[in-house]
Amino acid sequence: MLRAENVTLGYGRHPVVHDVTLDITEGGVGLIGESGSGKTTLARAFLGLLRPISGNIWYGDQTLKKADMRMFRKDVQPVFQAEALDPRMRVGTSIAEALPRAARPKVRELLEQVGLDPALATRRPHQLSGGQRQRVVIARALAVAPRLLILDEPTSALDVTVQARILDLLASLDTERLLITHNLAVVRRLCRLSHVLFAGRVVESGPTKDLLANPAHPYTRALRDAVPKLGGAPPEAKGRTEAVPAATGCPFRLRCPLAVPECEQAPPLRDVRGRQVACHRAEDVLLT
Ligand SMILES: Nc1ncnc2c1ncn2[C@@H]1O[C@H](COP(=O)(O)OP(=O)(O)OP(=O)(O)O)[C@@H](O)[C@H]1O
Repeated sequence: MLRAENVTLGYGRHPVVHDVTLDITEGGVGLIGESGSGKTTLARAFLGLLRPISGNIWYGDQTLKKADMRMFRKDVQPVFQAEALDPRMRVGTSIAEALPRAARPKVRELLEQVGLDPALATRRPHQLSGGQRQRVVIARALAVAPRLLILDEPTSALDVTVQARILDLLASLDTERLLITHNLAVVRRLCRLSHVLFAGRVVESGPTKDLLANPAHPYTRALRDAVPKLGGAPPEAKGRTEAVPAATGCPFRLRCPLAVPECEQAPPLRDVRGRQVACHRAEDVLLT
């Protein structure tokens, strides 16, 4: 439905996402990476809010530049952070605003669809819990019956039990999703495929379960190992976590515990056992 093809993105003339190609396919697609890796920038391009410096975003068989944007806005909806709800507006009105006039009675139905009591429609956002607010945001996005939701950290402001219920809700919708997060548990639940971004480049892509069970890129492995285990010791710092991305060669090499002189040459994305990896040492990473 949406495809980024050799997309380079930036602000002004400064590129922050480099030559990314990826498809949004069925079963959920995750974009994983640390803060500043370019996830939101890529999501903004998929929403038509940021034009590529080079490359194209394809919507079906048209580039976004040429597409019918009214149709596009009906098909593709963002799920933003709950804090962005207008604090002065009753939540029912917020949802109704997203609906055509004749469809306004659907507000009740939408609230029910996201597991909220329709009586909450008369409340203002501050009179709801964080989880309820996030459900309102999802109801608003669903108002136009989109085919794809683009979700940027949809649960990061919520505590773990509320998070789990929102994930159940998202998993139950038959809408496709592109999900941006640094929470690996969230992509594991909601995305069949994932792409790991480091310094604006895709360093590993593949089925989420394989990628997390057995990473082929040292950065994916570092992300996975950085998840604290309940009741366990704090994660051990591997490599030099403070190092900035290398400007030449593999961008991860200054942090990488497996770096070798060959890493001064940029590794291309290549197929390694069912996934795409940009690492000269992917086979060794899989073995260790
Ligand atoms: N409006 C902007 N103007 C200039 N630079 C920006 C702007 N927005 C983001 N950037 C820069 O682009 C890079 C990628 O940012 P982006 O927000 O896409 O990262 P992210 O992976 O979504 O991070 P986070 O998880 O913290 O939201 C960062 O270096 C950031 O400083």
